[in-house]
Amino acid sequence: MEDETKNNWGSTAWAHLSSTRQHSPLIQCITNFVSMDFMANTLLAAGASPAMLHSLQEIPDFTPNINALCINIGTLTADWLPAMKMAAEVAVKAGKPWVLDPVAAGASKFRLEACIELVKLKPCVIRGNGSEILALFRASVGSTKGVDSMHDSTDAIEAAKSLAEASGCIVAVSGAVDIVTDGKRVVGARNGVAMLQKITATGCSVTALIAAFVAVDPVHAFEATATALSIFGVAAEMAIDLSKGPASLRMHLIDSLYGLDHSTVLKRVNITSL
Ligand SMILES: Nc1ncnc2c1ncn2[C@@H]1O[C@H](COP(=O)(O)OP(=O)(O)OP(=O)(O)O)[C@@H](O)[C@H]1O
Ligand SMILES: Cc1ncsc1CCO
Ligand SMILES: [Mg+2]
Repeated sequence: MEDETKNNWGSTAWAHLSSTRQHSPLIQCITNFVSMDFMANTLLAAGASPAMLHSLQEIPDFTPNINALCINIGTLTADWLPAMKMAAEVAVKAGKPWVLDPVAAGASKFRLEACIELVKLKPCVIRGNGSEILALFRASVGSTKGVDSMHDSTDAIEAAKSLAEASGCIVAVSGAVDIVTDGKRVVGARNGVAMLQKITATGCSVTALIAAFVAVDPVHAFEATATALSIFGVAAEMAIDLSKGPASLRMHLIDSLYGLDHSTVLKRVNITSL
């Protein structure tokens, strides 16, 4: 049974990656300045088409034509928030899924309130680290070291389930085990390497990959979220043996994601029910 489940997830992950390569979904990213380059390159390596457009003036023309939207509040300022909200609203109206990355949600009242307002605009998926998901669930400031987590992902399982129930979103918590829940089902993806935490914006980039996988399989957002996290982790596992440290891991991660093949995906994807 264990093996069968693993194989099914491997096939599903391969289907999502293949479909992304085949259809090259257009992913609009309104993201922080730190992550823009790595996020765009992650999407390209997976076969998607990134567009880092964030101007309020062009959202009405552009956003209805995307396949999915990724909103990340990493370097949030007051003047960016209206564009984020408008893009989310336009995407929902056009029937396009959008994904929220609540970076450092507990770092300030301003950030937390922005996240809470964005969650009301019906993201399909929320992906954060343990501290971010706990801050959102508790709606309270504190318990975070800036953009880095002070918690294991497993500390936030109950918070993630409650947040998913309350918001109607899929909630993912990244960490050594990536947790994905719709409020009822919970799975853990055990791919990845610890050194991913030493490269900035790996979390941001995997959130964008979730947007790409949800774009190609919108009716299975739960599965697409789990497979995106797993595939990113598998690429890191392939890359680590070629790397001398974070900088070369970053480079090899992009190459590995680009070159991932069927047998490696089937062999390595490690997603199980929790
Ligand atoms: N201990 C670990 N072992 C294996 N993989 C890990 C570990 N910690 C994090 N990861 C992986 O690293 C990636 C980033 O997750 P992380 O939780 O560090 O996100 P984040 O804090 O939002 O990052 P950032 O804000 O820098 O973008 C994910 O793919 C996750 O699975
Ligand atoms: C380091 C950093 N600061 C704001 S956003 C960001 C990227 C990782 O979240
Ligand atoms: Mg983050």
